[in-house]
Amino acid sequence: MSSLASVFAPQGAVAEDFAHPQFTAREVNFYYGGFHALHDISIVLPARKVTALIGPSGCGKSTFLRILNRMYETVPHTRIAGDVLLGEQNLFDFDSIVLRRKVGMVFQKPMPFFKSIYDNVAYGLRVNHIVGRGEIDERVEKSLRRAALWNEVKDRLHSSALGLSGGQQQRLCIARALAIDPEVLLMDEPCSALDPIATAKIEELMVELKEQCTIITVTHNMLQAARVADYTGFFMAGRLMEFDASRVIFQRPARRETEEYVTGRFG
Ligand SMILES: Nc1ncnc2c1ncn2[C@@H]1O[C@H](COP(=O)(O)OP(=O)(O)OP(=O)(O)O)[C@@H](O)[C@H]1O
Repeated sequence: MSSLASVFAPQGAVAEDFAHPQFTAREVNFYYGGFHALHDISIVLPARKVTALIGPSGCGKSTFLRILNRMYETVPHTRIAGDVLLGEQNLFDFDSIVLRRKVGMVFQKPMPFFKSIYDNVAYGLRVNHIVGRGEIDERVEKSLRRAALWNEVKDRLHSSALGLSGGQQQRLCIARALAIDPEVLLMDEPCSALDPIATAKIEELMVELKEQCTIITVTHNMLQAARVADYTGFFMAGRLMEFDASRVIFQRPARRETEEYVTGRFG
């Protein structure tokens, strides 16, 4: 375990999960103009696991998620202080395009491009010149299979993505993100616009994807976090109150506030 990881790894951690962390944040503070949105966040996020970020509305979960691929840079008048490492490298040393290739993102509302199913997935490969023309077909198929969508769309790859159901569109957005082989997939409430069947498919997918990719997801759904996440961080009022193995957070959290939140007594 790295020295930082040994300081911040939670009590219920499996030591090897923190041997080569995906992200290490230390004393991160974040501001929207004069508003201090995140206070002294220190956390080590394990690689190739699912980590859920939970907490009441407005507590800073999405803000923290957007730090991890520096998406906040697209919002004017924001400021960050503190250290964040991606692997062993300073997050702020990356070129933002290179960083967002490594750290992909899926949003709450499925947002396919106004293009065919095929072109949605091929988009990132083409703009980043990642593979030659001949390989695009192969990568599109592989990504759609990884996103558990191939069988449903293989006969209509050149139809509009907007003709897919909400759940299929979300899996298409996941396939689009996976096409460029990210190390990490950030998911911001990826199921909140979906019905229970589509939600179950995305949950299954998260568990499968962690074999190859670190998943960090924001969710309001406690059952979902308990079902899919290996680790869970509980945020409240811009602070990380507790971070631990999900079984600890949901069965015997250290803090009263965490217990009250996960048992539905507030939030
Ligand atoms: N672009 C912005 N400009 C100013 N303040 C913002 C901006 N985005 C978020 N905030 C504020 O920062 C705080 C944290 O917001 P954030 O969206 O990170 O919370 P959240 O926990 O993800 O909430 P929710 O669960 O409702 O999505 C909130 O008080 C919010 O109003």
